Amino acid sequence: MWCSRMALRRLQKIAVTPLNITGSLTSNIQREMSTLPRIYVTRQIPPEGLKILRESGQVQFELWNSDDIPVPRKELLQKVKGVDGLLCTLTEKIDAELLDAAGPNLKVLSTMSVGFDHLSLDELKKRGIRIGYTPEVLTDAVAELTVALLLATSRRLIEATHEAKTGGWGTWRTLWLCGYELANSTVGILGLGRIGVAIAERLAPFKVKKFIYTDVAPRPELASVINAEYVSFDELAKQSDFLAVCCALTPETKEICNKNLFSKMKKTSIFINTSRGGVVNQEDLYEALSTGQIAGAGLDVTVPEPLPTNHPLFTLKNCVILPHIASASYTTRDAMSSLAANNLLLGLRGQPMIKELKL
Ligand SMILES: O=C(O)C(=O)CO
Repeated sequence: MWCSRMALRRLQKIAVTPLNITGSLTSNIQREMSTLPRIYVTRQIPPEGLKILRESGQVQFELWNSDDIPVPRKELLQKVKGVDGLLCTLTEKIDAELLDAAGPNLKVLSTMSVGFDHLSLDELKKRGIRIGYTPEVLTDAVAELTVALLLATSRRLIEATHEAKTGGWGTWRTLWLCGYELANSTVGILGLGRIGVAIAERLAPFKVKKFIYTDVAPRPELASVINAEYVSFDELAKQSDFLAVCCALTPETKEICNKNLFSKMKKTSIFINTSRGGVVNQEDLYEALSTGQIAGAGLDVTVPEPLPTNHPLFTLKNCVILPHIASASYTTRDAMSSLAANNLLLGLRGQPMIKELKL
């Protein structure tokens, strides 16, 4: 027993460096290894999650050992062959081609994200593959970043620091770098869920006058937490001084923020998106921002990601663009990593996951 635990520990250490997996193992260890479910981790996820996998003694895993470069598709298609479980991030497209490459052993997929637009849900359902994801643990970080982005956009912070650094700062001027304030404003939320509520809770102390929201149907329980009024899509556009997009990207919400929405918004309104770039028609947004149809936009998400540095949106002073960092706090990324690892292990044991996407 002692021997086999030692062997297992050695195995778990070796298994994280893919090239070494079998090279230096004794035949005993190899036999033991072959009985453990095989999983592939598509990214060097934060250490908490890897520790959970390593110390579980439940799986042998291979890892794409980089955080800077996503695993190339060709490599991914090779590596998933025959795995029982897959832990991925939002940069990997999990579609029919990949699931076919993985084959019938694949029973559990765990994504280290709350969004699941990178997953072909129909294909996963068809194959009976269970899905874990990471909602809730990132709500605070995303809400906090959304507020930061909203203020940076509406109070023109990026323009202001640029002016200060590059000699544009002359005498104090009465209307220079004026923006829009939250006090007495109407804040609209497109897609009210946990994150929308958390954003509103953080904005309320800024003396917001009214919260409004729209969704496929009223969500009275959530709305009552922030005293938000349900309105139509058009009313949301017309009334919002600040419009925060919080809906998931689905076929129904794809490019829902387009010229129809922007043309109804106030010239003084600020548009904020921390959900997915795909919910916005970026050509229409460029048009709205460059013609003064709306006052500004703050985007944490774009299509594609990364957004090419020569993209027209980067030429606009009234557009603040962040590189998809809403959940990027150490605490949250560790929590997402742990949750993704635990979801995977529970799924492989045939137990309910902590956060499972029910199809
Ligand atoms: O979890 C997600 O879906 C993200 O976008 C990362 O914050």
